[in-house]
Amino acid sequence: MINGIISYSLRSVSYYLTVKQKRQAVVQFILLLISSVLDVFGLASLVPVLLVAAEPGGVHSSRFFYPIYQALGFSSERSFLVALIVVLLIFFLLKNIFSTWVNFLQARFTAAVGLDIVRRQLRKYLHLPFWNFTDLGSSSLINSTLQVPNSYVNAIIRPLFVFFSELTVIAVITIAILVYKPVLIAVLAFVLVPTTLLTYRALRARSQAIGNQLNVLRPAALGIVSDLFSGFVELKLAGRQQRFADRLLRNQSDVQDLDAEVYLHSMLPVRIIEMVAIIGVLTIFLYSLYGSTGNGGLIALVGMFAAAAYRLMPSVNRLLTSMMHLKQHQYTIENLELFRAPEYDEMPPAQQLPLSFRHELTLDNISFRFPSQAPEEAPALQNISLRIRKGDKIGFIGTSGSGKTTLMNILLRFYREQQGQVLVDGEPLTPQHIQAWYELVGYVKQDTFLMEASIKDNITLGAPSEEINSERLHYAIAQASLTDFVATLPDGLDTFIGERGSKLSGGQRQRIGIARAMYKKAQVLILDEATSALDNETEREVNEAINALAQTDITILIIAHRITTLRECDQIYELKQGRVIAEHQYQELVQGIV
Ligand SMILES: Nc1ncnc2c1ncn2[C@@H]1O[C@H](COP(=O)(O)OP(=O)(O)OP(=O)(O)O)[C@@H](O)[C@H]1O
Repeated sequence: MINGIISYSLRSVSYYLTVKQKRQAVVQFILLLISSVLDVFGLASLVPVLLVAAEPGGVHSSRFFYPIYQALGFSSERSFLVALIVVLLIFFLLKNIFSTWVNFLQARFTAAVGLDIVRRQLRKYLHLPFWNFTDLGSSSLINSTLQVPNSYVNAIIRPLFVFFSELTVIAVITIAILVYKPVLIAVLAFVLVPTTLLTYRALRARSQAIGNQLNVLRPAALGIVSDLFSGFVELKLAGRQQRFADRLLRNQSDVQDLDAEVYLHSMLPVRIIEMVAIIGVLTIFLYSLYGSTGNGGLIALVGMFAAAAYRLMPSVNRLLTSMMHLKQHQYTIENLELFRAPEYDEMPPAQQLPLSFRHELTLDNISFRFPSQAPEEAPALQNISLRIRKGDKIGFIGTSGSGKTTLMNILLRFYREQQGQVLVDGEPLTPQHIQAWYELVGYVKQDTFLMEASIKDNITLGAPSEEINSERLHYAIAQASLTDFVATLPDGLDTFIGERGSKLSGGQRQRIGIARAMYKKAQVLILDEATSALDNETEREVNEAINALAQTDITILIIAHRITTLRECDQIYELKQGRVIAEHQYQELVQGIV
């Protein structure tokens, strides 16, 4: 059972450490051990010194100190004792400097490992297949990339060090006592081992359960807080703010209760062990009172038992606490293992190839089904073949759920077709072209991603000012029909747009998305028109930008919910249940011929 969590944690840690870090860990462990042994030695050395100091003529009668006293040529006990105290002081000073250095090394080491794990988690989530990614909420992502690595370092890696160093200290003390007084070991083992095991057994399942509960409650709290504040307007108008606040408070009340229980658990082992040690002392003592053996021997045994137990107790306590930490945070090990299998890794190959788009973008007999779809369900896209010439303006219409966004995600390579292929100028678009392809395409989503930053930052996606090409920036703003709007702003391009663009209208937001695509010189622009909140003004603003772009040789693919958005389109494809069922011209649609 103890073995279970320790070997599970060790296997996990060894997965994350590089060969060099493993070597460092071994060195750290040895240093930690030396530091612990020095601690034990330091405390143990105080007793004989105090004993000789307390008794007049103590040095002369000491079998240990007297030879040293003589060899060093001391003439008075007092000066010998002063020298002894100075030596002790220097020893403690050096020991503590050494221990602090060891702690420093260990802190640096675990911090470096923690950073590596955050890096790995980020890399993992950034290269997750898109449908896996979209299944995860932002609160779960924040938890997995920030909180979990932190807890893993504090509650798995550090306790493992503690566990092994304390285990070794206990072993060293045990061997010392074994050599000195074997019977004492029998008594100690009889008293301490079952207590430790029973305490651990009693708390282990609860510790793990608390950890698991906290792992659910904490990300849930992030989710509620985020809904509560981002939905400020809607929740206030609906009179629902208090309900969300109450949900958060219920969550936090559970978190606080569990945290309190964790705190209590951390205090319990030392109390239990102390109690049992005292019972041990008193039992021997009682036995000596009523037993037949000579009292002197037993009273000495009681003294030694008490001293040994006293020294062992903190180590046993730390051992137990570290095991409970491991149990409580076992969920972090499990969390880090999520999505670790190679099939979740969509990291593009390092060797990237160039790609040019001069003539034609082809979708050749594309079929795609989501992994979550049942085999009897029709694929989300079926046998789609399209040829889009460079500079074409293409519209996509169809009822909700007909597959328009899925098709764009295929084009953007967020999804990979199971059948068919996407070709650019006759060349299949492979993962090796992904970087070049992403330089060519721009995507303006229904809910354009906006940062809480200036307009300039939002268009350049936070490029440092020395890297910003201002000519291109002004071109992008003009192309997105934003010039007049920017001119009205007090700080121009440096105006802050509020969180998620809260100070902008819907049309302005979409046009910032268009400017972003233009700034990066996208040659293919995918526009996903917003279904909701598309008032006439917004539509006019977006259409104005599209009309301006129609004069360029940029290829535009528009998913439209309003026919008027498609005025400039050369072709309009209608999708239904994952198939292209018709091809239209704008005039036909407007005149209601179809
Ligand atoms: N991650 C997913 N896993 C499983 N099925 C999905 C997933 N995303 C979308 N679908 C399904 O695929 C189908 C096509 O969805 P898609 O979003 O492409 O439609 P759409 O035409 O863009 O709709 P809308 O106009 O409402 O945006 C729908 O039936 C949808 O339920």
